[in-house]
Amino acid sequence: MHPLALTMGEPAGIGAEIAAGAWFALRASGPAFFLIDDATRPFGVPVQAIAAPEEAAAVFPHALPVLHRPLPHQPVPGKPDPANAAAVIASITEAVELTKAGRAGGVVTNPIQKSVLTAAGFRHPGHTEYLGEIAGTGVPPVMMLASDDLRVVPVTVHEALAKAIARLTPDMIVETARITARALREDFGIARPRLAIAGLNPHAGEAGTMGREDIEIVAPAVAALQAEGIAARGPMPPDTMFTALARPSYDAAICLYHDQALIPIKTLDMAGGVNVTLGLSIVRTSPDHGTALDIAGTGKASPSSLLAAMRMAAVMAARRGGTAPETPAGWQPIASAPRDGTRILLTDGEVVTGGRWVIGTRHSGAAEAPVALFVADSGNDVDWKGGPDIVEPLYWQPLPTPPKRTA
Ligand SMILES: NC(=O)C1=CN([C@@H]2O[C@H](COP(=O)(O)OP(=O)(O)OC[C@H]3O[C@@H](n4cnc5c(N)ncnc54)[C@H](O)[C@@H]3O)[C@@H](O)[C@H]2O)C=CC1
Ligand SMILES: NCC(=O)COP(=O)(O)O
Repeated sequence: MHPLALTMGEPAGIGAEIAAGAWFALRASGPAFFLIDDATRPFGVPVQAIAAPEEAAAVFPHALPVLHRPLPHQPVPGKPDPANAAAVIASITEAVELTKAGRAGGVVTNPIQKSVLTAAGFRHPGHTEYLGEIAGTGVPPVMMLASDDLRVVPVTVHEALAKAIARLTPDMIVETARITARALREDFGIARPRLAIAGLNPHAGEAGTMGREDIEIVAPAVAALQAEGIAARGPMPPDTMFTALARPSYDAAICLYHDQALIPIKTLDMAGGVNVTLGLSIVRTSPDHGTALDIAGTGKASPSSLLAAMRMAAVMAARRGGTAPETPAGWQPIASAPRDGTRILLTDGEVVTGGRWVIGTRHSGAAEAPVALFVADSGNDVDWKGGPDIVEPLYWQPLPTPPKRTA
């Protein structure tokens, strides 16, 4: 796979620091990436300016490869400068063009200060909408936030809440869910994705006594999805659908507005969450956090979400390119797994440790493929509503032995 292209993001934010941290963590094992930024900035790690993405792979083990794009003004941490806005946008455009041309494996974006770009004339509320325009596939771009035990997809994204609710329709929910189901199959390797569709009102409307939208907008969307053969259920009461008990029963939650989706995932896992755009012709991921102007330049920024974004982009790009990623150290290919007592690494790089996973065989015509089935601790199969959950695991290792008590 070609190295991934990382955009500069807001130059006054934490982008440069987390890029340096991600390079340091990945320099030996990859995935390799190059940053599109001003190579003269202070990064705090060895940097090498490159003239073309093709130079990045050789440089990566020794230095952070930076495709040098000079900024008009040297950034001051915490103080965005509108004069740099055009360079920020250009780095996104260039990363996409390089990926479309097959010169980069995918796009990973550093966070942008949306208000600064808007003030400078950028007419898109965020990356998602811009990427839909320059790398779309004829369907609307869909935002997914994914972490180890939750994936969320907002149907409406960057708009005022009152406006978002006023324009919500069953078709919008159906289209978003359809794109999500397809991406879960093709990019995440989940053969039969289960979608939980959130309700809008308290208690999903309490049979219409707390609002009619759940009956008139959400329920018809769920029925339409089911009629298409998509394993969707809802409207789910939003206050309980993100509990630890509920989360294993679906592969993605389709949420009706931005914060209904992002509050649970950022609360659960701000450090490991990844923002991924579905429905594009290219792979695009991003950390789940923003520019963090309040800590820029202090050395406090954690690169962990960017690391997760890099790893997810690499796995998605490998899957789209028809190549499986290399077997990670300490794991074994799934074909040799015993039938029980294993820890599974799923195709999207997610390690499953909750509950127990057993290896089974999926029969499809004459073909057989190893699959992992989730079994609750009670030993009973989880209620899958339509058959056992099937995911495509790649690697396994024995479950860790609990430490012995010494006293
Ligand atoms: N993909 C993107 O380009 C995104 C851009 N943004 C933009 O970022 C700007 C700031 O947004 P906020 O709502 O303030 O969210 P934020 O994520 O930038 O900051 C929220 C809090 O989390 C902390 N934080 C964020 N990332 C961190 C990290 N890696 N390590 C340690 N602490 C971290 C910050 O210091 C701050 O206290 C806005 O303009 C927003 O639109 C926000 C989310 C995504
Ligand atoms: N809150 C998520 C977010 O703002 C990400 O937006 P985008 O720039 O990835 O479209």
